[in-house]
Amino acid sequence: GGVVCHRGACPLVSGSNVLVKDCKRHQSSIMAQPIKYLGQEEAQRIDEELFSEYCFSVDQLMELAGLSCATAVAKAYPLDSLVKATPSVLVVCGPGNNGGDGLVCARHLKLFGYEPTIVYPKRPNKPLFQNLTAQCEKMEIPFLAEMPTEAAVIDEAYNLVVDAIFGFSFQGAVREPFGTILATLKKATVPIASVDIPSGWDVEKGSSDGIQPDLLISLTAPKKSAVHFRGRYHFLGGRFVPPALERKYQLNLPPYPGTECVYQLP
Ligand SMILES: NC(=O)C1=CN([C@@H]2O[C@H](COP(=O)(O)OP(=O)(O)OC[C@H]3O[C@@H](n4cnc5c(N)ncnc54)[C@H](O)[C@@H]3O)[C@@H](O)[C@H]2O)[C@H](O)CC1
Ligand SMILES: [K+]
Repeated sequence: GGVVCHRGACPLVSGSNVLVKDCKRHQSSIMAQPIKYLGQEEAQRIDEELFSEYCFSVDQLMELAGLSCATAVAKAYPLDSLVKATPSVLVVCGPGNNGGDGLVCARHLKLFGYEPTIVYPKRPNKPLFQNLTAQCEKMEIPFLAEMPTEAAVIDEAYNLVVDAIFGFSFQGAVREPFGTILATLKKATVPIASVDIPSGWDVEKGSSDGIQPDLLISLTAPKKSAVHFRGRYHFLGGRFVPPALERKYQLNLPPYPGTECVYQLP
């Protein structure tokens, strides 16, 4: 007799939910280990290896990461579900690659029909970020001169906020102007969608008095702090991991459905 397959109909037995003994796909999915939650150093090592060993450029991975972020936002907050008169989204970008993901995300959100506005207070003097900024300007995405300090102004003007301030290289106490920005975001009541890590959270331990995002999109694999995420939507994105890298770090990534660039974690 066969083993009952919990992952849907077995492709080897049409119309049946019985697992055929040598159905490799189903056996491996039943025996799958839980997805790996990465520490800070491990996340940085994997990132470095993608660039050195696996020959990717930052632009490439950032484009895929940012596209995943915009896709996750569009799935959780579809245009027809927004309550404001315009599909406005505030995208707050930090000084590193997490901020770069935010710029790419804003550009794709605009292509998806949203009306993003960007806050980008600390802009690195590097062609990558200058080009991403110019692309957003040419996409007619406005940049605010500074972050509104009143949470009520944000609640009034925007349907949601994309938090692309800090990612896996964040360390220590938050320095200005980001301390003030995070304090304002903590008071705002519109949903926050955090890119990779809720900004201000310790990458591994999280933060009990930090921002509490409604959506988290973990890139490549979740970081350890994601176990403390209490929001409604947790997505995995950054569908670019080569199989040997996944095996080496035992990431145990779930199967992305079809051609999707995000996977919604339970
Ligand atoms: N492999 C992947 O999954 C990819 C992820 N991407 C994204 O890149 C970030 C990590 O980027 P990185 O440039 O290494 O660092 P951060 O953006 O996290 O921030 C560094 C930036 O922030 C400053 N900083 C650090 N600590 C503080 C602090 N306490 N106060 C103020 N400022 C601070 C620091 O000086 C730097 O300027 C990852 O999370 C993903 O979002 C890639 O896009 C693609 C590959
Ligand atoms: K973030």
